[in-house]
Amino acid sequence: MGIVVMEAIGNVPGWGEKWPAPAKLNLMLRITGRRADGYHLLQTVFQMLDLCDWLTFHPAADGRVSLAMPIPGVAEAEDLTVRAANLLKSHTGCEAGVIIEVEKNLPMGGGLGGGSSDAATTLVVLNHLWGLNLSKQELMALGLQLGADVPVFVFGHSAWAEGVGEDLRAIEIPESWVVIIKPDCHVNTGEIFRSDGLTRNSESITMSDFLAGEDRNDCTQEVCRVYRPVKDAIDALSVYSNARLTGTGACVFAQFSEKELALSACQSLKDDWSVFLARGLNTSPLYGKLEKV
Ligand SMILES: C[C@@](CO)(OP(=O)(O)O)[C@H](O)COP(=O)(O)OP(=O)(O)OC[C@H]1O[C@@H](n2ccc(N)nc2=O)[C@H](O)[C@@H]1O
Ligand SMILES: Nc1ncnc2c1ncn2[C@@H]1O[C@H](COP(=O)(O)OP(=O)(O)O)[C@@H](O)[C@H]1O
Repeated sequence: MGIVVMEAIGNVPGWGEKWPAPAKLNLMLRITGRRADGYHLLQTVFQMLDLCDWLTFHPAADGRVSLAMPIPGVAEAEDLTVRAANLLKSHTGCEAGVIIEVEKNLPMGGGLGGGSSDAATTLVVLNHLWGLNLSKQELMALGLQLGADVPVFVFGHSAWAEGVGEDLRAIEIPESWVVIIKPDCHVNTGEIFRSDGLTRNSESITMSDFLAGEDRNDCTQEVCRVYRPVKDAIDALSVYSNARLTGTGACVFAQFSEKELALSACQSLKDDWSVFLARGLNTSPLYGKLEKV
C-alpha cells in the first residue's frame, strides 16, 4: 500500500478514539444436541450490557498488527484483537498496520464475552478505518472463526441464537438493571462441555416459552458441582432476585426493573463479593459510536 493510500487511511475519522466492546449475558442457555465435531448445539438469548472494554486504534506505517500493552496472561499473538486484525488482513489482502490499545474492564473467562467482544469491535472498527467495505454478514462469518460468541457482537443487537450461537435473530428484551457477581474462580468452558454430567438433550423451546419464564441454563448444575464459589454466588444473589449463570460462568446475574432495588442489592453484596451494576441494552453501543463518526 503506497504512502498516499496510507495517508488517506490515517485521515479516516475514528483513529485515536475510544470504541466500546460491550459485555453480554446469556439470559437462558439450553443444550439441544451435539455436532459431529463435538461442538454443542445451543438455544440461547444474548443481551448486550452497558459494561464495556474500550479499544483505541492507532495507524502503524510498518503494516504490522501489535498491542500497545499486552494483557497479563495472554500472549500478544493469541490476543483476540490481534487475531481479529490479522484475520481481516489475510482475508482482504489489506497491507495496513495498526497498534491496538485495550482498556480491560470485563473479567476474563467470566461468561461475559469480553474477549469475543474485543474481537468483534476490532473487526467492525478496522473494517471502517481501513475502508474495507465488508458487509456485516461477512464480518460475522470471519468472527465465527475466532469464537462462537464473536458473531453476536458484530450483529450488535440482543438476539435469539441457535446452532453454536451463529444463527441469530434480533429480539427486543426489557432493558432491565442487572447485578452481576464475579465469583473468585475461572470456569474452563471446554472442560464443562466435555463433562459426563452435562445435560445435552434439552427439548427446543420457542421465544414465547422464554418470555413466559423458561430461563434455565443447562450448564448451571455441572458448573456449580465443580466450582463451589459459583454455587455460593447464586445462593447469595437469589436472596434479591432470580439468580442465574451466564454462559458457562463463572459470572452469575439477576435482573431488576428498578435501579434502586439493584443498587440496594449491590450495597448489601459488595463487602463479600466482586459485584457489577449494569444496564441491559437491546442495541450495542458500538454501532451508536459508529453512526457518530
Ligand atoms: C457457551 C457460551 C455461551 O455464550 O459460553 P461462554 O464462553 O459465553 O461462557 C459460548 O458460546 C462459548 O463460546 P466461546 O467461549 O467462544 O467458546 P469457544 O472458545 O468457541 O470453545 C471452547 C470449547 O468449548 C467447547 N464448546 C464451545 C461452544 C459450543 N457451542 N460447544 C462446545 O462444545 C469446545 O470444546 C471448545 O473447544
Ligand atoms: N482481548 C482479550 N480479552 C479477554 N480474553 C482474551 C482476549 N484475547 C484472548 N483472550 C482469551 O480468551 C479467554 C476467554 O475470555 P472471555 O471472552 O473474556 O471469557 P468468556 O468467553 O468466558 O466470556 C481468556 O481467558 C483469554 O485467555
